[in-house]
Amino acid sequence: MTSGTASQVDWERLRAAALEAMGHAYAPYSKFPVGAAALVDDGRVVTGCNVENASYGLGLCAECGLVSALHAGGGGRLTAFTCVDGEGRLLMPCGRCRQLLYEHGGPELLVELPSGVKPMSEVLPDAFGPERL
Ligand SMILES: O=c1ccn([C@H]2C[C@H](O)[C@@H](CO)O2)c(=O)[nH]1
Ligand SMILES: [Zn+2]
Repeated sequence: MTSGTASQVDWERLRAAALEAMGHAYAPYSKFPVGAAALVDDGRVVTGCNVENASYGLGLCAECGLVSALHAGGGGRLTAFTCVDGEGRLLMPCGRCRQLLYEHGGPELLVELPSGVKPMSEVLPDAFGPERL
């Protein structure tokens, strides 16, 4: 399966996976648990949750775990992504995470934001990616 259109994605399933991952977050400092889920081009769903640290600046966003799960599970390209907060509300990935996601999904990765589904080319315009090296 290659990256399709937003309507071909089961966003509800993806949000449910993100919500489940959020339940595993370790966020005792911010008290802001986050869960992320993405569809891989082979049909897998990979997830991640934020993992904070007593050395606050070392906290890992949910997207970091998701990217690690992508590769630990065999790699592939991300085609659709969503993330939710502790109340199940859709969340904008932070700037660093947009860059992390761009590496593994490119400009066509579909990203679900509170404002709707957008391609990564709009979520991170004029991106610096591997094709620029
Ligand atoms: O895209 C994001 C934005 C924030 N967080 C986490 C980082 C921190 O643990 C908490 C509050 O910023 O939310 C994520 O996991 N992903
Ligand atoms: Zn982040």
